[in-house]
Amino acid sequence: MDEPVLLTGAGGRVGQAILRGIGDDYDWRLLDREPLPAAKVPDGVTDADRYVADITDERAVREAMRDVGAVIHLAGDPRKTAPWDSVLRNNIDGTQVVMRAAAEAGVERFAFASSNHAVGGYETDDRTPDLYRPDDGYRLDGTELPRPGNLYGVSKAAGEALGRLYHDEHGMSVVCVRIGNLTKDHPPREYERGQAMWLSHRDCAHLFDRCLRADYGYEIVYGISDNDRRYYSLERAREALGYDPADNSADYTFEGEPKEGAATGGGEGDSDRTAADEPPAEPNFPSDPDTPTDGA
Ligand SMILES: NC(=O)C1=CN([C@@H]2O[C@H](COP(=O)(O)OP(=O)(O)OC[C@H]3O[C@@H](n4cnc5c(N)ncnc54)[C@H](O)[C@@H]3O)[C@@H](O)[C@H]2O)C=CC1
Ligand SMILES: O=C1O[C@H](COP(=O)(O)O)[C@@H](O)[C@H](O)[C@H]1O
Repeated sequence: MDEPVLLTGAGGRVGQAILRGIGDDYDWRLLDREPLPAAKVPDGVTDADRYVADITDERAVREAMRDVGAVIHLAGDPRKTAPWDSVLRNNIDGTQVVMRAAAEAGVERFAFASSNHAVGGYETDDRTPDLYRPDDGYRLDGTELPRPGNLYGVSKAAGEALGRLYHDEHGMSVVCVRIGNLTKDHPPREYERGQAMWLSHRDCAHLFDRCLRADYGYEIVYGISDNDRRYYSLERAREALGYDPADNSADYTFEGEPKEGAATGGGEGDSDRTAADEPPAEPNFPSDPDTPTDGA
């Protein structure tokens, strides 16, 4: 990709996992409503390529989109308990602004950070907790209808539908990545659901790298590592994107320690920039009381 890649929400957990893994491989344009400290910015990204802006600001987004070849759109409210006014503004309105600007600017590839919560409603009482265990064969593969379990999930389903619209109307390649649970160094500790949908940092960076390089039309894929425990299929991510995950939560104990002899190492990317997997020191949204703080 010769043109710049616009990364929205660059200062957050997912954005930093991507930049730590593939920060040296692209000509980045970084957008976040919070200023990014130098430690969060790859070498070579100039001030001119850093935008402090809200994604609902159409003018700023259009300006950041100039000459961009691809977009990774992460900015939004990530809380599963987020109230409607926040997801409406940050996740639905904001995503529409970013996608429309991308389509109108002729951007070729657009990767949208969707979520496991777009389909959380499939985790019914009769399926759980068996669903989270390695011997259970139930799989969601991205062809199922959205089935959100909360308003945050509704906002992600809306983003997926917006992606469909801008693909169909403008021919923009759109991939919606239903991200599982990103944690650094080890899977979520003592959390079956989290271990079933673990996404390691290096798999996260590799997956979004594939989103920037592969040829696709409109796709919904699951963004998880190659976990033995899983109820999301990796087939579409493998086939459509060439995703080839390296990590597996089964290589760690339930408490999150690497098992002896297992080839673990999914925590870090290539760069030695300061780790920043935790939510920002001064969170942009009030913390989510239901979200385990461990390792997130
Ligand atoms: N971390 C995870 O395990 C998962 C994350 N996701 C999605 O991935 C995306 C990124 O999530 P995280 O990095 O975990 O969240 P985060 O809260 O760590 O990062 C989000 C970033 O977006 C920025 N931002 C938020 N609203 C904005 C707005 N209106 N305009 C401009 N910037 C804004 C924030 O300042 C922050 O730097 C979100 O869309 C989230 O829903 C989906 C599933 C799992
Ligand atoms: O979409 C998201 O999902 C992950 C995993 O969900 P959880 O309900 O198992 O915590 C969550 O950690 C992340 O904050 C959220 O954006």
